[in-house]
Order: sequence, then structure tokens, then C-alpha cells
Amino acid sequence: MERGKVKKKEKEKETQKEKIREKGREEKVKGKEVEQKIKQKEKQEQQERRKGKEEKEEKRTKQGKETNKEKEQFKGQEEKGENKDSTLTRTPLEPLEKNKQILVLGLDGAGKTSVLHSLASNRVQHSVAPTQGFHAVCINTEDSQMEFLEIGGSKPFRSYWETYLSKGLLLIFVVDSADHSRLP
Ligand SMILES: Nc1nc2c(ncn2[C@@H]2O[C@H](COP(=O)(O)OP(=O)(O)OP(=O)(O)O)[C@@H](O)[C@H]2O)c(=O)[nH]1
Ligand SMILES: [Mg+2]
Repeated sequence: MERGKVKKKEKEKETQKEKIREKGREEKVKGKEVEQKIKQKEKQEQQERRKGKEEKEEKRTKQGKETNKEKEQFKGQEEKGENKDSTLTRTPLEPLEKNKQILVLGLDGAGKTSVLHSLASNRVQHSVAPTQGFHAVCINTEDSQMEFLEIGGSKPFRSYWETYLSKGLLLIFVVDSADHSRLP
């Protein structure tokens, strides 16, 4: 009788142990699932971060391209020997002193380049070619230095006006008063 009881007790103990082991296994599985979920979330976050970085990079390269385009345009003008006389041509993106730049704007053909030419050389120049991009003129006097930056007045260049407006110290807006069809 005693032996039977002992055996029964042992059996009960064994089933309890089995139950505990089973619970342990279940918890392990649950733990793995949670681990997987955490990993998935981390992966997702990484992907989002990478996407954000790529978008930023794309934006930067776009801006860079625009800047290079401007620089090339300007370089082209320098190589052609335009904008000479007593003037100095430089990239408009590096003004001598940001707050000393005088912006020269106006519609195409208004006379911006002509005005700048006569200011710099005291001579009138006829048949001036339209400015394709930027045209910088640096005028040195005894005690100061002024940099005039003309941005072409043709439609493709007008989008740059707004960008450069905040960078200049002064704005000169040239109007052809004889061109009645374009006057408001
Ligand atoms: N008759 C006359 N012609 C002028 C005068 N000023 C400029 N022009 C002529 O008008 C044309 C256009 O002048 P530009 O100085 O190139 O005009 P702009 O404003 O620089 O034009 P974009 O560079 O295209 O924006 C040129 O053929 C000039 O010779 C002026 O006072 N009188
Ligand atoms: Mg011009």
C-alpha cells in the first residue's frame, strides 16, 4: 500500500515537472516571438532612416547640380572674355562681402548690362548680348569696393531673382521707359 502511494506521489511530481517544462517551452517561444517583433521594428526604423537620408541626399545633389550649372555658365562667360573692361567677373555665389552686393534686376533688354558697362568703363557699348545667367561687375573706388550682380532678365533666369534678393545690400531695378508695351 505504502509503495503504491509513493509511486502515485512520484507520478504526480513527474507530471508537475512536465507541466513546468511545458510552460518553460511556451515562454521560450513567446520570448522568441517578442524578439522577432523587436528586430522587425528595428529593421523598419532603419529603413525609414535610410529613406530619409536618401531623400536628403537627393535634395542636396539637386541643389548642387543647380549650383554647378550656374558656375559653369559663369565660367563660360569668363572664358569667352565677356564682362571685361575694368570689371572683374567672379562667381555670384561667392560675393566679396555678402552684404555689399548690389543686385541689378529688370526685364530682358531693359539695359542692365549696358548700365553696368557704362558705370565701369564710362563708355557706351552697343549691341550687348543678352545675359545668360549672371553677370558680376566689381567697381573699386579709393575707399570702397562695390560688387554689382546682374541676373539675366529672360524668363528662365527670373526664378533666381527671389533667391538673390535677400543676399544683396541694395536692389537696382532697371526699366526701359521707352518700351511702352511692357510697362504696367
Ligand atoms: N537706344 C538705347 N538702347 C539701349 C540702351 N540701353 C541698352 N540698349 C540696348 O538694348 C539692348 C539690351 O540691353 P542690355 O543691356 O543687354 O539689356 P539687359 O537688361 O542686360 O538684358 P538681359 O541681359 O537679357 O536681361 C542692347 O542691344 C543695348 O545696346 C539705351 O539707353 N538706349
Ligand atoms: Mg544683361
